[in-house]
Amino acid sequence: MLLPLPCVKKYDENESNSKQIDREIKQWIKSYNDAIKLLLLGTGESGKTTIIKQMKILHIQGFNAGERMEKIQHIRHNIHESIYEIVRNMSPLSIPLRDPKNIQSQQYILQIGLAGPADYTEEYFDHVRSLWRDAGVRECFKQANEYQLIDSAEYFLDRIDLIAKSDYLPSDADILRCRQKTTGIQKIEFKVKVPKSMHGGVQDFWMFDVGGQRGERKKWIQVFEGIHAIWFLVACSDFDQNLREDNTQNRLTESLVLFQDVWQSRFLLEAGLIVFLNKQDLLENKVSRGNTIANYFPQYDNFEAPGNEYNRTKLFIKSLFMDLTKKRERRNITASAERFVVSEASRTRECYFHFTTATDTDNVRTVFRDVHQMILTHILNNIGVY
Ligand SMILES: Nc1nc2c(ncn2[C@@H]2O[C@H](COP(=O)(O)OP(=O)(O)OP(=O)(O)O)[C@@H](O)[C@H]2O)c(=O)[nH]1
Ligand SMILES: [Mg+2]
Repeated sequence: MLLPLPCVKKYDENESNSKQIDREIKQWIKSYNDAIKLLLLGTGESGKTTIIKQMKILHIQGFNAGERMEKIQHIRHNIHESIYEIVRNMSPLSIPLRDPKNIQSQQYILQIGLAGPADYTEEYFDHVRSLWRDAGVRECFKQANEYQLIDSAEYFLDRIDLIAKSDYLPSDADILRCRQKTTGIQKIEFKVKVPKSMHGGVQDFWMFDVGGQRGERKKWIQVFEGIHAIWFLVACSDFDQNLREDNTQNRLTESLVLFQDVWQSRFLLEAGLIVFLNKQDLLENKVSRGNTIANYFPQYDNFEAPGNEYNRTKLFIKSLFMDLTKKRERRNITASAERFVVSEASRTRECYFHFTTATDTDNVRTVFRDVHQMILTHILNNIGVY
């Protein structure tokens, strides 16, 4: 079941009169005055907060000037952590700078440290610019799966001239790319129009965002109560990367383990589960550069699916998650600090999948519309209207 249903009487066929249907629907809409509560789950950097930002753009008023100003410092810090991590990892990966003149710039950045400079001066940006032009730096950037680099590194470093300007104000696209780890739990509320074809009106949504890194997951249980549907985010492009918080664990494997925990959690039995197979843009780039998932998931070699390498890879990742929803065996109780599973669900439930690029507003608009429609159809089906 996708949603706990409102308590309404079924349509009485003896009273075959369209007025009765209308009355029933009005009654349903009235009784359904509770907000639909959605919870975003997934590992760190899977895209949960990016979805929240998209809801703000699509269903609230977007970002005002003050909120955009607040992001400037974070975006500049994203530039710093990107260039810092790239140049710091050149030596461990035995990649030299192509232009020896850049050694001074490399030292300048390394001396600042990860925390970043007190002021982002012209001198600072000049050093970053010279480094980002260096072919050795680019080579180290290409090998970013070997170390921890934010996904938006290239996006922001390519826009350094704009971001360095004193009157820079971030665009929606910049805000969507800005990376800030979530700690604690955030909630946004918004209203969405119900299409006329589905009897109109307005529906309230509450959407909860949590931190996805291991240390944050202990807090999740606080928001499990009364959740109607979970959107589980997967960073599909992470198949060749290890976790920030545990450099021995593959990120996609961690996502699969976490998904299994969510799927089996007895606290979430009543919630519908929708998996967002996210970061499709990055996955496509990665696969088209020749990185194959077979190096990390050897079973890919036996996977049969139509289409090009990217298409096969995305369907393979989907199959990994689908397989977990079909597994029926009972598991032992797990109560480690980082996992909240207490016992497993044994009943059949449906799980829905969407391929997404959370930074693409049009894509998220379409996916949200589909998901909303599905929820409404499900409810109306269950009260016997359709
Ligand atoms: N290119 C691209 N970047 C994405 C996509 N989804 C998210 N990102 C970027 O990935 C980074 C991490 O996204 P977040 O939304 O902060 O991830 P999160 O799941 O909230 O992470 P935690 O708060 O640590 O749990 C951000 O810089 C996003 O802009 C995507 O589909 N494509
Ligand atoms: Mg977040």
